[in-house]
Amino acid sequence: MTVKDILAAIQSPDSTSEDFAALPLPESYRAITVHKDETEMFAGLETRDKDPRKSIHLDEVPLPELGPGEALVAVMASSVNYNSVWTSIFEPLSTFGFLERYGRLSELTKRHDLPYHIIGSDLAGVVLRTGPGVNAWRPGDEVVAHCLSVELESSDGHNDTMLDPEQRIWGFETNFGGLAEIALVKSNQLMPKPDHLSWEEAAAPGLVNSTAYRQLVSRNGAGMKQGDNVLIWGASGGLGSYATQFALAGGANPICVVSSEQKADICRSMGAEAIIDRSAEGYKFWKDENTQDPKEWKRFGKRIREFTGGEDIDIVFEHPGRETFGASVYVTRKGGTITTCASTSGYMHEYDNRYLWMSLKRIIGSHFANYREAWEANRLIAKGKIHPTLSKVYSLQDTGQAAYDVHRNLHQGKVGVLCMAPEEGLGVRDHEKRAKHIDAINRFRNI
Ligand SMILES: C/C=C/C(=O)SCCNC(=O)CCNC(=O)[C@H](O)C(C)(C)COP(=O)(O)OP(=O)(O)OC[C@H]1O[C@@H](n2cnc3c(N)ncnc32)[C@H](O)[C@@H]1OP(=O)(O)O
Ligand SMILES: NC(=O)C1=CN([C@@H]2O[C@H](COP(=O)(O)OP(=O)(O)OC[C@H]3O[C@@H](n4cnc5c(N)ncnc54)[C@H](OP(=O)(O)O)[C@@H]3O)[C@@H](O)[C@H]2O)C=CC1
Repeated sequence: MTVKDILAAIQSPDSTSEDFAALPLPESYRAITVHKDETEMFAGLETRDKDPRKSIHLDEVPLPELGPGEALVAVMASSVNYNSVWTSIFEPLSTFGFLERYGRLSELTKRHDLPYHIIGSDLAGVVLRTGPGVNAWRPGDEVVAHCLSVELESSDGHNDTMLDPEQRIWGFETNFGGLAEIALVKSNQLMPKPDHLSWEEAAAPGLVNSTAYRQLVSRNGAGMKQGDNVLIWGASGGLGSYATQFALAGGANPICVVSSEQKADICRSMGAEAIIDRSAEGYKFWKDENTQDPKEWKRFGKRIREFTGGEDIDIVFEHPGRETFGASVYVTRKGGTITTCASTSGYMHEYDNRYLWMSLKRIIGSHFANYREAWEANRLIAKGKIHPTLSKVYSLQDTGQAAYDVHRNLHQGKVGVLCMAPEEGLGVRDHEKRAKHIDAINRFRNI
């Protein structure tokens, strides 16, 4: 049995769940990996010069054993997330440390501690097998998977699954990720595939959409409400393209920051009106490596007030980190919120704390999304309220180039990867719903 036979079953309209259950599984499959013996390959280089094309490999790997509560999924498509960029440049840590730590947890988790790491935290595909104890999903089900892996043995995570002490991001802190022909997930990561989308469209939103949902909309994050002025950094990027949609759909007022006129146009086409091109306007929040320039924070704040009729920001959607954080804290209104989920430009932030405490502002740390938030975020995609922001699609063997593009900020929105899917555009089941949203679905394509 080969991956080709699985693909034939997926492509046949007559295949039943029983047919999928009866398909023998292949012994091996193709997967995107990084190698443990290469973790030092970029030693001494600047972050920007570390090239994912050199560290990312396409390997034939053995099929992992299926455990209780788990599912093996035939992956039709996946997407590139920035966490795969971090893995591929071995920053801020090598992810092999995460796999070793997970491997120490139990006999079963030992499977994850391997000399190669199969990466990727999104997928759209078809369930092939489920392990003991899985009743909600069956072979043949068309699914997407969110990337929250938790053990749920501690009460710490029982109200909010992100607080589980054994919380991990699948395909980053666990092995057997989505940039592969077959992936291993916990069955409670599975969600129904939005039926009006192709495989690659369905695989694109997962991680960033769920993260933006918690960070901006959920009460665990900023709890955005109608009329809020929301400053969105990287508003046409992975996270930002969903934050912008959430702000617009929720009746808030997004102030979108981007770095080119082309990206400004994308934000305009989503419906945003307040757009700041940080390149054209030349903000320099840092005079040198160690000194910020509060005059530039003020210039930025004045520009925001021009758009808002003099109002300041209720919520900052932060992720660039060191470069922007001082400005983000400054431009937030009294009692406002800075919600952060990342530090792309550096994790040692500096800001003037007087502007935080004297104006009673709050900084909220946010990370991915709990089970329920991920489900709600996917539901919004399925209902056509929020749309994928897929721009370009690569083949599995070109994943290194795709990750390079994201690392160098050469991409728009989300970058997709075809895994088993032989071409783009397959997997659409509800053509009528698709037709209703086709312009929004294609908004980021080929720009
Ligand atoms: C969904 C997508 C998301 C993204 O894209 S996010 C962006 C990508 N992700 C990242 O860049 C994050 C990568 N992760 C990290 O950088 C590290 O992961 C952390 C800095 C978050 C954590 O560092 P670590 O060294 O893994 O963990 P420690 O918690 O510092 O544990 C080390 C030892 O320190 C002990 N410890 C922890 N807290 C305390 C404390 N408060 N007082 C005393 N000790 C403490 C622990 O127990 C443990 O000990 P013991 O080594 O013996 O097990
Ligand atoms: N904790 C979590 O759960 C998650 C964390 N992340 C992290 O968030 C970060 C962003 O991810 P994602 O949105 O997918 O990445 P993208 O690269 O797709 O988008 C980020 C955008 O941020 C802008 N940006 C980058 N650097 C700077 C800077 N120095 N100053 C101002 N703007 C900047 C760029 O937009 P422009 O050039 O147009 O301004 C860029 O397009 C990554 O570090 C990622 O690891 C992502 C998802 C989940």
